[in-house]
Amino acid sequence: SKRLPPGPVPLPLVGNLLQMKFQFHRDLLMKLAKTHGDIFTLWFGRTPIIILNGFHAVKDGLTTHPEDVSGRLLSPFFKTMAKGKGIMLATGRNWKQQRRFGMMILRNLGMGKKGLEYRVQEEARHLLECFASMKGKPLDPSFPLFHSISNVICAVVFGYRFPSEDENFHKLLKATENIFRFGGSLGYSLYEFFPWIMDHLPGPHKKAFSSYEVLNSFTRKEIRKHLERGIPDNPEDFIDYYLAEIEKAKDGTKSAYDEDNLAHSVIDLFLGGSETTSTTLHWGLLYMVAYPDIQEKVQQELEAVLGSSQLICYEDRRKVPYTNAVIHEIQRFSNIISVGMPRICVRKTELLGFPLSKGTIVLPNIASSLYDPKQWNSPRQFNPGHFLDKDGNFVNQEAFLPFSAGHRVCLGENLARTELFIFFSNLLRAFTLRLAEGVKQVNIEPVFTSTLQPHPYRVCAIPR
Ligand code: HEM
Repeated sequence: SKRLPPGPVPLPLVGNLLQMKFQFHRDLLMKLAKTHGDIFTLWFGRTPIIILNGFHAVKDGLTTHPEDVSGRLLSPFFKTMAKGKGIMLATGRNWKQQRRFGMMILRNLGMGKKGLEYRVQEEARHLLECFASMKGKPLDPSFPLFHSISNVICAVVFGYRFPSEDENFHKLLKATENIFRFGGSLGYSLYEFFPWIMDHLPGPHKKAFSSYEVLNSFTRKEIRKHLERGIPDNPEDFIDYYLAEIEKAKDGTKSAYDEDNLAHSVIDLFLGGSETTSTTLHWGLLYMVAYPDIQEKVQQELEAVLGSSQLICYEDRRKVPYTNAVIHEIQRFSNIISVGMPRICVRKTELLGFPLSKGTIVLPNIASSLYDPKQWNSPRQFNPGHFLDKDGNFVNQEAFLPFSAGHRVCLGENLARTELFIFFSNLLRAFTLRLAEGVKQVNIEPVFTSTLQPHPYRVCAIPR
């Protein structure tokens, strides 16, 4: 342990858990970095966790030897859920194969008329109808957003979208919400620390596991239905493509593709692709209410460049630099992932000058890159200027890492960016968002769950 990066002094048995209040909070990690440096060690009981803080440490730590830090921590909670199968919670050869194959399928599904962009445009149209049906009366946008974004991923993986009143769909969304809520809670840390005790006790961990089971059994039923109807010559969704690959391997050759990996990959895409993007949009609408002058500038740009009826495509972002900058700033400022997902060193390696042994846990504090005072002029303010040059052109920023970096960078980044642009531009072009009558203040502080959520709020979407 003397060769590990420095850090606060751990207590016997519990390590730094009491100082951390059993949680890895982005601001506390940033504070500790001021004393201990941008790479430091915290002890989770007797297990060291290497924290990367600030843009340079996060970027270099994840990309200098990207293969070495590409493992996923198979903690007791993750192990019970996915058993190392699928994409998000797999490591080593299985992860590589599932990830590569998953990306190939998404690329194939992106092509052609019924491609991903078309699905997103379709869902944006349904969302506009839902907002319009409120006729300017106050609405809580969280469910319609969650519904629409989840439907994009349902169309991708299952091949169809759900009507808003569908009972199964509600069950899937509730289950997803339960898993995300549990992820950021004290109950989650207790489970990771004392799994053998918690397994015998009732509590929120049981609800999280049964929620995962809801997703699992629904997915298995969908796989059965696909098998019963047969695999079409031109696969139409993720399950079709995957089953075709399983079928190919029936000639006796050993294959990396089986039904367990398929089911967990589908759940990963559903979990990874629903709550994240919809929460970002949920923040986006709140910021537009909080900063009406920014909202107005976006609307003026959209109207001047895209008109009032043109179908909005992802490519259009290049023509509307201010809107594009606002969407990037929504992602930066809302910082929904907060502290990223832990990685594991799959072999002996060196991280920013420190030797680390195989199995060491590395935690990149993504928030610290998005809020790094050395990278952003006003990191704790909502300022689209962070992504604009003096002539109003859009500029990319290196420290903008909401999707993380390295070999395990978010697999759905392209889809998420497409969704954010198409949904946000459509909504702002069609409606002006205002606070409900009598509401004077907007709370932009986050609620800490697995992702950072806005406090519940209601807006009036006034047709333009
Ligand atoms: C605004 C939206 C999103 C954000 C901010 C986001 C962010 C992230 C982050 C930070 C990771 C962890 C990367 C790491 O280990 O360092 C991740 C992983 C992942 N995301 Fe996303 N994501 C978003 C949307 C999506 C979408 C739409 C999908 C599905 C199509 C998706 C699927 C995944 C998957 C499968 C992984 C696991 C990758 C792996 O372990 O190899 N995400 N995402």
